[in-house]
This record gives sequence, C-alpha cells and structure tokens, in this order.
Amino acid sequence: MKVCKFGGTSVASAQQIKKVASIIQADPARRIVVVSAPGKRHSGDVKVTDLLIRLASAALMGDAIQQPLQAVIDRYTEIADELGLGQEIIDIIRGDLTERLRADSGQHDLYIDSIKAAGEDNSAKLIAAYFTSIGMQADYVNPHTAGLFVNNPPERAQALSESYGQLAALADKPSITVFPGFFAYTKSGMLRTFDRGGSDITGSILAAAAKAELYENFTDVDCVFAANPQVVDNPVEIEQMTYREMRELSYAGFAVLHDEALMPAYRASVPLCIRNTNNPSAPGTMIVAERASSPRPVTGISADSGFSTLYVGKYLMNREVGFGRKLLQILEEEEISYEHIPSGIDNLSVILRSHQLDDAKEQRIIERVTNELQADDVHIRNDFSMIVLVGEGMHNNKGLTARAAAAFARTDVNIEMINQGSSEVSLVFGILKEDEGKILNELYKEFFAPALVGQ
Ligand SMILES: Nc1ncnc2c1ncn2[C@@H]1O[C@H](COP(=O)(O)OP(=O)(O)O)[C@@H](O)[C@H]1O
Ligand SMILES: N[C@@H](CC(=O)OP(=O)(O)O)C(=O)O
Repeated sequence: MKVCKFGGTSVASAQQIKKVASIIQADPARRIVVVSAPGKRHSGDVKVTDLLIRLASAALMGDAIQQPLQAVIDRYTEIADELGLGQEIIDIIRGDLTERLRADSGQHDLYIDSIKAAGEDNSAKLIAAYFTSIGMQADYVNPHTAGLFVNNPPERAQALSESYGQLAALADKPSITVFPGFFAYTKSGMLRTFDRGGSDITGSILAAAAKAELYENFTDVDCVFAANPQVVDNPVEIEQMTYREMRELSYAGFAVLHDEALMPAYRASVPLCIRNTNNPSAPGTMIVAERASSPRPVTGISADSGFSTLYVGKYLMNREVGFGRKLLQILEEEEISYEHIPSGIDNLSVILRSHQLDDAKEQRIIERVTNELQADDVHIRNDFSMIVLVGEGMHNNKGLTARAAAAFARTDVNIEMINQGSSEVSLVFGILKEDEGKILNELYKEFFAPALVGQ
C-alpha cells in the first residue's frame, strides 16, 4: 500500500481537490492520504495556515477576531460550495474554530499551535466528506485517535517510537484514511505542531508505521530539480536521488520537501516519490537508499537565507582546554542549536538559524561570551545564506572544490565560510544573503552546463 501526501497547493481549491480524488481513485494502493491546509491558489494568495496565525495573534492581542475568522471560513466555504458539499461541513468547521478560539490562551505556544492545526484538521474533514460524497469509501482520522504522539516543545516535535506500533493499524483499515498533516499530540493530550511545511513529516511517519511500499509526496512541480526553479531557469530534472542527498538539499533551501521528513521513511526503508498533482502522469523524482551512479558529481545545489554568525576571537584559543565546551554550554543555556562551527587558531564562527535570535538574546550572548570566556572579540552578523553542493558522486572527486571556488571568483562573491561534511556528499559555503542568486546561478552553470557534463 502507498501513503500519499498532498501539500497546500494541491488542496487550495475545489478544482485541486478534484485532482486529488482522481489520483487516489487511479491507484487502489493509495490507502492513506495526508493533507495540508489549503495553500495558495495563485502567487499573490495567502495560505490558510498564515490566515490562522493572523487569527491567533488577533485573539491573543485582544483585537477584533471577526474579520480574520471570517477570512478562514470563507476559504473553506468557497471550496465546499464548489465541491457541492452542504452547509453541514461549514457548520462543523465554524464550530471547531470557535471552540479553539474559546480555549484557554494562558500558554501562548499551545494556543497558537491549536489554532494553526485547525487548517489541516478541517481540510482533512472536508476532503473526507468530498470523497464520501462521490462514492469513495473514506473517513477522516484524527491524529490523537490514531495514536500519533510526539514529544515537546511545539514545532520541533518528533514522533514517539511507540506511535509507530499504534499507527500501523491504519494499514489494515478497509476504507481510505484521510489524515491531517502538520500536527500531533503529546501523551498528555496536548496538541503540538511540527515546523512550517511539517505535513511532509506526518506523511513520512505514517509511511514508516504502515510499512508502505512507497510514500508519494504530491506538490506543484513535476519533480525535484537540480536547483530551485524559482531562482535558476529551467533547471535539470532529477530522476533519482538518495535520502542523504535530499536531506542535505532540503536542509538548505529545497522547500519541496521538509528536511525532517526523510528520517522516518529512511529508517523504515520506505522510498519516496516527489510528484505533481497537476501532472500525475509525470514519473517524478524517486528518493531511495542507493541509486545508480550518474555522470555528474553534483546532484543538486541549494541555497537558503536566514542564517547568523557568532564570531568569537581569543588569542591562544586553541591552547585553552574546554573553550569549545564552555561556548557551547552558553548556547545550550540560551536554547540555541547550531549548524556549523568553522574555526581558525585564535577564532571560531558559530553558524546558526537567525530565527533563534532577537536583539536582547544577541546582546546577552555577546556579553556572556565576552565576560565568561574572556574573549577578545565577539560579534554577531545576521545577513548570511548557505549554499550547498550535494552529490553522492562528490566523494573522492578531485578538483571539485577548485571548480566551485573558480565560480565564486568569476562572480566576485566572497566566501565567508566553507565546510565539507564528513560524509563528503556536501560542500557548504557561507555567503552574504545579497549574493545568493548570483552565485547559485554561476555554480549551476559550472556543474550543470551541458558542455561540462561528466567532468
Ligand atoms: N530543487 C527544487 N525542486 C523542485 N521544487 C523546488 C526546489 N526548490 C524549491 N522548490 C519549490 O518548492 C515548491 C513546492 O513546495 P511547497 O511550496 O511547499 O509546495 P506544497 O504546497 O506542495 O507543500 C515548488 O513550487 C518549487 O517552487
Ligand atoms: N500548512 C502548514 C503545513 C504544511 O506542510 O504545508 P504545505 O504542505 O503547504 O507546505 C504550513 O503552511 O506550514
């Protein structure tokens, strides 16, 4: 059996949901359907999840909620009306939203999570109602009922191992399961959401639990491309890639799949296929454990902004036993995770995601590192991007770094940081955000221009 996940663009309108129904009807193996909240109907549109975040903010600020609430209800009403569903499903959705808004808002994280999750929860109820209305044997299943339990804190949730045993029962249901993505519950019954884009994680967990033969991730592009098609024109299509390659690429910018969505499927040896709801006959991109070697050393190049650098300089740093531990202890106490730590002899840089910082925390970290570690120079910069070259063929490929450095030289872009993963399937460059598009296109030309194939 197969698990299928349909992202926001695939369930954004009645027309899209009809395509979803056809895709499920086309293959009896498609038994578990994970859905996101309605996404953008066109580039200028707003995702329901973002409408819900506005609604939660208004409620917490004590502002009027009628308009933001109506904006959400209108989205579902438009879809339900066009699908020929009656007033009942809209009354259910309105009642659900009202109940969530009236809940205790003492813990803001929990309150916001519950409101955000309404997007997927009501999308799944509506789609199950539509499937039933056209004669499909389908039902909505709530993550709590199914046993999808996670740890804390919100947004960085990961499924508890015991969940997999309980969720396995979904594979034996006679009817098609329509399951909301993006959120789950703690054992004590509190709702937690995954990160933004987290419905991909739900699909992966269910695919692993059900020991699916395939996890199909339906989106709005035919496949995974060698670079972001919004930045590089007509990028090369990728037919096959490994879990490891996709993990590295989705970590830094390949938004087509959430980077935490690979591990559950990988651990259960479930292959993935990235496919297009708008072109379901396209073969898509298979993500597997091992793939045939390709003529190109580099499989893909991704770029992602939103990184900061904590620079620490101290004379004779390399001679001070425990300096690194003390620095990381400070970051741990400030609840900050980090991505890379390139270092020199008397200095090091900690690369981290900027969303973890605010002005007060930045100031506190600088003061603590300066005073507690007697550092000579401590500063933070927030305008960094990461560019990642990824490919199983990069291993032992001599001269690859030189070719990448030559591309940087041609574009006059400064390399602020360079780091080769110990796995040798990725090469990470830290650059200023303003240089992202320029160097991404130049690196793409270097490694994917037709004349250079196989070098
Ligand atoms: N390397 C890539 N290959 C394919 N799509 C990519 C890539 N990098 C970024 N994207 C973007 O990811 C988008 C699909 O992800 P997302 O917007 O989350 O869709 P969904 O609503 O299906 O979750 C595509 O429209 C594309 O613009
Ligand atoms: N709707 C949630 C979860 C999600 O995964 O959405 P999408 O499948 O559209 O990326 C979000 O916007 O983050």
